[in-house]
Amino acid sequence: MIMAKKEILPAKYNKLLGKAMHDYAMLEDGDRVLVGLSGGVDSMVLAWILHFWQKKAPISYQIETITVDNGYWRSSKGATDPQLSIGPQMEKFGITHRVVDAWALAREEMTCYLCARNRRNQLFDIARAEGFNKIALGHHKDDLLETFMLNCLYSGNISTMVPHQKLFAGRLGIIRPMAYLEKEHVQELAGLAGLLPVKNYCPLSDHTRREKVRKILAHIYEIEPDAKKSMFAALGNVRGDYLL
Ligand SMILES: Nc1ncnc2c1ncn2[C@@H]1O[C@H](COP(=O)(O)OP(=O)(O)OP(=O)(O)O)[C@@H](O)[C@H]1O
Repeated sequence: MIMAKKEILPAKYNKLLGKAMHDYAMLEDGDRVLVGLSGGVDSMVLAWILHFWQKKAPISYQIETITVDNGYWRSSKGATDPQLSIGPQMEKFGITHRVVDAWALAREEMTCYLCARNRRNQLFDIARAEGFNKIALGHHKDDLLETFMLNCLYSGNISTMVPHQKLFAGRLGIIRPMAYLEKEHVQELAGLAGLLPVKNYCPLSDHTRREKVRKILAHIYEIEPDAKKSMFAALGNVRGDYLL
């Protein structure tokens, strides 16, 4: 049996999480939250945070984690079934986890966009069928900034992923509790929680536009260290009168 590490969420991160949850009213008493768990570091940490908060929060909510399995690991030498690589890590905290097979995509539909859309719709379907009113995703501050840059550079619009998106006339909320945490904070938390992220076996995962944008942003932050802070602030400070 894997032993759980002592559960510690450093105050500085707890504060950022609390602020994001509060600013966007992410959780309410009685919520049933389905956590999308890829096995990557971000969603593993998210599951742990939501579990941790269950014990501290003045409200009561339920969480379950789910992995939508595309099966890429099956053709990768030495790869492990997510049931075995992710499942026990959730089990040690007493977090419910299951794996479902991803809806099939035709070969010509194998793009990041369609794969993500398929997964999103599958999660919506499961949430609706099983009475979950929230879906939690592991996006963090750096993801929000990357999406902003992606939309700007490739789609000609100014937008990002919102921390709390209400869908289907408010019956379902997509929440991103780590919206104020940075990637490196998430990685530190993974270490503290003793979580071991699972490799992403998607054949396209390293060649996307997102990867390119990540490099561009890293370069900007290198030459202008305060740029991340300012760019994130800009997302919440839009001067509509000074746009075209
Ligand atoms: N196969 C999956 N099954 C369930 N949820 C998923 C899956 N893939 C992604 N998600 C959810 O969508 C979020 C964003 O997915 P994305 O592919 O952008 O991963 P990421 O930013 O690398 O995060 P992670 O480190 O959690 O994989 C994840 O954090 C997770 O909550």
